[in-house]
Amino acid sequence: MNIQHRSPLWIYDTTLRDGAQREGISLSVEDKLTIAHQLDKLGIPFIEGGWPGANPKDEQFFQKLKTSPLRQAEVVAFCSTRRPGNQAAEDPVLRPILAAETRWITLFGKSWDFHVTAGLKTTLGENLAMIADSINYLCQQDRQVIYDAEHWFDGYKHNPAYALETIQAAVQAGAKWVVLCDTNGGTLPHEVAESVQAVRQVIQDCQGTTQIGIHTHNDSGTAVANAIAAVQQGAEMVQGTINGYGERCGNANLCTLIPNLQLKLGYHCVEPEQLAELTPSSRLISERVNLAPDDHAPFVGLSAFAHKGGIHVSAVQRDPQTYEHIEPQTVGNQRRIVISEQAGLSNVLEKANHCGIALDKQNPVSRQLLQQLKQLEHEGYQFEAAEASFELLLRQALEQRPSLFELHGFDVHCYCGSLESRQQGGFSSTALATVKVVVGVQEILTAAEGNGPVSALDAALRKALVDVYPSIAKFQLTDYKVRILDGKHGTSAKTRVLVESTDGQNRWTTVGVSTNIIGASYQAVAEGIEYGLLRPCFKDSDECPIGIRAILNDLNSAPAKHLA
Ligand SMILES: CC(=O)SCCNC(=O)CCNC(=O)[C@H](O)C(C)(C)COP(=O)(O)OP(=O)(O)OC[C@H]1O[C@@H](n2cnc3c(N)ncnc32)[C@H](O)[C@@H]1OP(=O)(O)O
Ligand SMILES: CC(=O)C(=O)O
Repeated sequence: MNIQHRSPLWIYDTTLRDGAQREGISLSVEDKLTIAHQLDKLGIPFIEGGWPGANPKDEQFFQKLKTSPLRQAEVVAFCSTRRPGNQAAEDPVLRPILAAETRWITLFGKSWDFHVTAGLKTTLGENLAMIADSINYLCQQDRQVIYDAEHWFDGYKHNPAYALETIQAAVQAGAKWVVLCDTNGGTLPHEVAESVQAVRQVIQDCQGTTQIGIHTHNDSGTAVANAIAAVQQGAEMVQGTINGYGERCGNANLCTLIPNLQLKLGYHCVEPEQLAELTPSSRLISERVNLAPDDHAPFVGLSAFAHKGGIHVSAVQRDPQTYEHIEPQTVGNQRRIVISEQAGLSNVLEKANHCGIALDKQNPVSRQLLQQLKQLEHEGYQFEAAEASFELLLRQALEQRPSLFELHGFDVHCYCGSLESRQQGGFSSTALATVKVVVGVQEILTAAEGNGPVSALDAALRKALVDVYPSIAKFQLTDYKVRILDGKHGTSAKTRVLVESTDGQNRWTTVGVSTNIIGASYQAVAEGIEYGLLRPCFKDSDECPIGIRAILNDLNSAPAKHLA
């Protein structure tokens, strides 16, 4: 891409303040410190840490940060202008913010006359004095002030003259930045331009050096577009949050904004190697705030560079630019090929390659496998989330799936705790599973309990096999999802079960489908164990039977033998 390089843009992150205003987020001081350090690593120059005085956590955060300072970022404390009728020096809101001892402070004040009279219940003149006094006072205390003009766009729409007077008050009082906030998130991109120009004129008229920033909310789904519109009008600071967290529908998403500004519009936001930290940062922070990541998020989502349609995969293999707007690695993400009924041969070959199996287009097995995949998906299987089951299918098609164990039968009983515990209101649902498996010539019969039929089945199967294959002791079932396919048929409907397993380091998912939920579960659980055993380290371990090792070595060294 041929980009004209422009001046630097200052990114201002408010995940720890506005992001924490999202319903469902509650951060500990430790969480806040971890997130701040990750943002610092990402190269964000301004990190808003919270509102000292609003709650003990935010106060502690600023104190603790002094003992583990950030490498490059300025940490910013946030609060409102003084209260109506107060002296700034004695105002209870401004005192704790000075105690945080940051060089930079962001103050928010009212731009909209309606908010002054209806919200603050004061006069328009007193609001101007609140802005001016508060900024003046903080400047006298040697602080650099960023002024967030709350409800800027609504204020400018309803009473432009007054809205501009509030900006003039901030500029004349010494604010380094005025940040135009679309607090209610109702503004559209075309409305942004005019008022940014009007603010620039006010700053010029005051002969000020104040710079302009933008802070947008996503209530109209246009937070990122509005921020870009402001930047194109000359705004030099962009406020937003990681993953777009924030009050109501969230703030402008920095994970979308930063790459757009840097890769498409040529602004310098962070160093290229820091940009590659974007996807890991997005995921680490979603883990910290305890919210599932959005797989479909632009740039950083798991699916942002996932190719499912066969036509897409075929072209991407020839040149990724055919279906990708940027290289995934630039933002620390990666390309993925998805296996499903939408696949063509290209998907199957790529997946085989990913599993270390050199399958090629001329091999008739390739097309047979594709047809089998489509037929199984038609019957209810879903392989895009169960890549381990697809790999087993692939090995089977190539006659490279050694028989590690055979199931000769299973039985599951559920019982609902003792009468006594039921009478006391308890419901300790328990299940007992019995399995009979054969390994080589050895027949093994075991039983195990679990707190449900699937965990009992999993426990019984693992108990039966663990003496023969000790590495099973490390395996665990970590997730279990059930979906009833075709609910119209009631109890005869098919059930699809997805099981996620782990060996403590790796995770893999397998699928089972049956009209019987236990049968579907058994299939997914057994494939989970089988796949775990077939991982590369198994063939070099003592527990791998010699005959099976030969097959597995064969698989890894000379796949072509089976392909002709
Ligand atoms: C646009 C934004 O997102 S701004 C940030 C919003 N974030 C938060 O509100 C989270 C942190 N807030 C809090 O913990 C609490 O609201 C506090 C500690 C700030 C204040 O708590 P309280 O003193 O109990 O007041 P309460 O929350 O009920 O009301 C807000 C007060 O702030 C005043 N206020 C609102 N905006 C401003 C402003 N720009 N300048 C001065 N005062 C303001 C209101 O008039 C009201 O004061 P009043 O009760 O004396 O009339
Ligand atoms: C300051 C701020 O968070 C807002 O106006 O949205």
